[in-house]
Amino acid sequence: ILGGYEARPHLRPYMASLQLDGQHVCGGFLIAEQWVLSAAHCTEGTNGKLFQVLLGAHSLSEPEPHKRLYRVRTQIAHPGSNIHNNRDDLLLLQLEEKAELNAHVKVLPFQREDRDVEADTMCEVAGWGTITHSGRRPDKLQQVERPVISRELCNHRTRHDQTITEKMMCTDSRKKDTCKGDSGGPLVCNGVAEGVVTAGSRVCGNYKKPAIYTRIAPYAAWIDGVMASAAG
Ligand SMILES: O=C(O)c1[nH]c2ccc(F)cc2c1NC(=O)[C@H]1C[C@@H]1c1ccccc1
Repeated sequence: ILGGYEARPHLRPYMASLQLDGQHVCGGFLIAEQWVLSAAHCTEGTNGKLFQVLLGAHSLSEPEPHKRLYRVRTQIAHPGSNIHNNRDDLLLLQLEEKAELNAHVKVLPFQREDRDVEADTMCEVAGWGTITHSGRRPDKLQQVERPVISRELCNHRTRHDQTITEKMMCTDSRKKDTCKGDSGGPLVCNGVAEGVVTAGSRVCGNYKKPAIYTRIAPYAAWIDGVMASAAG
């Protein structure tokens, strides 16, 4: 997160850190007791290794009472996701067991009504992604508020030039922005997860390249289907 500030500890009990060999790779969030939603691009370069999911954390390094690392039973990338673009950039992770829910570990509801969030709506995004242009990594969860911008503006020739589909949304990226390592985390508007930070490489903090999110509502049926079929 560029231009943000340290989150109040455990005010975002749905936040997950996807880790490989103890290292934060991407964000994610708890959508059900045994399921985390993140971004498919985060699995690139992991050559099939499964993530571990850290829940209940504020600091990545310090011991905290409700912090717990969960093994992943299965990881399912959306079938439409690919390395060439940001389309269908979603990843579902089933934890080895149901997460122990408490004040520090909670499920975040996601938007199921497929309607665009109005431009200028102020939303918030959190993550352990880079906090400087030189790539400094925070130890504690950061957050920032960002206004939604219209798809029309985001698709302007000088911005993302017609690559933003109706299953994506954008927020203003002037100074305050998401950045590498924040991908997979939720864009929360009025207490509901409306989007997932896409994990395609994008310059951060440049107003000419707004932040891109996968809208969740268009994928509600896919998410429900995967969770139902893997149940039991
Ligand atoms: O965040 C992303 O957009 C993204 N997309 C990817 C694709 C492949 C891939 F192997 C990784 C990523 C990855 N994350 C990262 O590089 C994470 C490692 C870097 C990081 C940044 C800040 C704080 C901690 C760690």
